[in-house]
Amino acid sequence: MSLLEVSNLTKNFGGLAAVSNVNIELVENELVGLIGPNGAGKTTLFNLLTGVYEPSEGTVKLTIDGQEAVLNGKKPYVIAALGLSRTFQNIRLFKDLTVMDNVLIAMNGKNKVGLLTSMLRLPKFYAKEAEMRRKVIELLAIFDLEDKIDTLAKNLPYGEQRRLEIVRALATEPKVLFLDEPAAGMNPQETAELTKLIRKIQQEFGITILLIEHDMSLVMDVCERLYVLEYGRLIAKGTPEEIKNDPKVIQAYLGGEL
Ligand SMILES: Nc1ncnc2c1ncn2[C@@H]1O[C@H](COP(=O)(O)OP(=O)(O)OP(=O)(O)O)[C@@H](O)[C@H]1O
Repeated sequence: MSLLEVSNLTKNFGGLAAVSNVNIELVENELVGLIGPNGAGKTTLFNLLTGVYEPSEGTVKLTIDGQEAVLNGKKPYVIAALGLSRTFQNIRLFKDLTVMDNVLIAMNGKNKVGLLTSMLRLPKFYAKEAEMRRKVIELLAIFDLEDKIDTLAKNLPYGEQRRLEIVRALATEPKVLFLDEPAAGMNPQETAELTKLIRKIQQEFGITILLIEHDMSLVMDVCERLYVLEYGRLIAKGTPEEIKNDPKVIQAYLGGEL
């Protein structure tokens, strides 16, 4: 049963088709990679799926518990509330807020109490806040960040900032998580830890993950299957083994590291 169905998706920037006629299908609880050379359209595709851009053509359909929602034209916060969450290529934390507050803010939309309860600080407000804090600590523990609750985001080492970004994305309890180059700028040890973590997220949270990544060893290691973009078009899809041996992919990466 498909969870996310992308049909004939196209995005034109003036004369440039950054994404052209792309078809992708994601089912529940799978870990899928999206690869392609620089400028292939990967981030543009994420931006289309998460409402940052409106498609020029095509549709994006999300089906959760038999309920269908067409995502075209919906605002990013609506799409997030429907169950799609993402991280960005460049870290986008609130640098002057603590680790705890960064995650609480992300969680806020999911855990609203009534306005009156909130304004009057009724007991329900404190109970809700305590419950949210407990959830945040549980999440942070999975990512080995529970000792950093009161640390300002800007004072975390780079690898931990990247992990905190993933915690924030998970705090909205998504059904589908898009990770945009989560290993960018990481050293080999941090990348190895991240690889384990991505697998753990998929298993523990039972969610579907779509991963953009330039680190081929990470992609080939964790992904069950892959889509390959070149000049905005899908040129291949298949298991890591099939992709590694696909002549079109090898040609696209000629001189690259595949
Ligand atoms: N807002 C925009 N306006 C005009 N052109 C854009 C815009 N965003 C992306 N592009 C162009 O669309 C193409 C695809 O870019 P995109 O960033 O999606 O590629 P990518 O596969 O994510 O690349 P990278 O791996 O380098 O991050 C590029 O030619 C890029 O210059």
